[in-house]
Amino acid sequence: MTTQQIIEQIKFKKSFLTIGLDVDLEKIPTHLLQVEDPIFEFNKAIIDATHDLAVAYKPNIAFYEAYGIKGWISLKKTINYINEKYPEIFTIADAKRGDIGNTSSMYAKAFFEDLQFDSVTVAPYMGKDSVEPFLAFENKHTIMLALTSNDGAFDFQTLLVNKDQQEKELYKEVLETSKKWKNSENLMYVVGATKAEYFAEIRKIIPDSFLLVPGVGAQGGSLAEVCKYGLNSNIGLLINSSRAIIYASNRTDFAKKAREEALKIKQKMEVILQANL
Ligand SMILES: O=C(O)c1cc(=O)[nH]c(=O)n1[C@@H]1O[C@H](COP(=O)(O)O)[C@@H](O)[C@H]1O
Repeated sequence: MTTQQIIEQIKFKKSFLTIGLDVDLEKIPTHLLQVEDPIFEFNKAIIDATHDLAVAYKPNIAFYEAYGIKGWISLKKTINYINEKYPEIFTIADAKRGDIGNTSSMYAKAFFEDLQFDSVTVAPYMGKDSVEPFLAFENKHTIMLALTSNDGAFDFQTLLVNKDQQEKELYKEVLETSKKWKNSENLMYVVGATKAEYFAEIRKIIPDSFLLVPGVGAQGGSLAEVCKYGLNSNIGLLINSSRAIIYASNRTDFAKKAREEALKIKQKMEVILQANL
């Protein structure tokens, strides 16, 4: 999927909501545990109930890997379902991969070619040769961790580093350096909604890039605060919420309640878009 197609979908739906499919068998309605593939049935119901309100779905791979082969089958069925029934939707494999070059190439094949995701999250710690294999795929997007939503973000990401006699935070160095990599137009970045006060600085370095922003909902980040400095002329934001939407109810009405939660965020986005476009 091209970036332009993502932008068009955002404008058409008046939404830049990403729904995180972080499926935990201990949290889904118990009546689903009797069906053959509870994870897929849960996802299918959530997707059918929310696809007009969201522009992207983000299965977090950990929640599938945790269930072994069965989990991978549920993941594959979920991505196939989205790609076949709702091909306009942007898909994010939240896998946070990255390794030496030949291994990263295999990760990229797994998520882009086998599973057919539009994008994958990667960690920048191993540097250029660990990320460029992902960037080589045309019309696929590599979403690199920049400033994450968790408290541990302050352990390394905000440390001052000295480069060319200039001090700057490590996450800024990550942003600046990655812009010079081959096919860097295929990069997007993760910035946590809990770090809203950093968005203005981040936009100075990467004014045009799309940002995946997790951390609203269960982690307490503010949509309005993020949008104040994070929006660009192409919107440039994909705001993710997982638990607050998919676990709005653990009864038979779970999909309806998930829709209600997604609608609340989507309506706020609509107002923000009206004021900014
Ligand atoms: O890459 C991510 O998506 C991510 C980065 C980050 O900094 N913080 C973060 O919460 N995430 C993911 O975003 C989702 C957030 O879920 P909720 O807190 O339930 O909305 C989880 O799948 C996290 O793994």
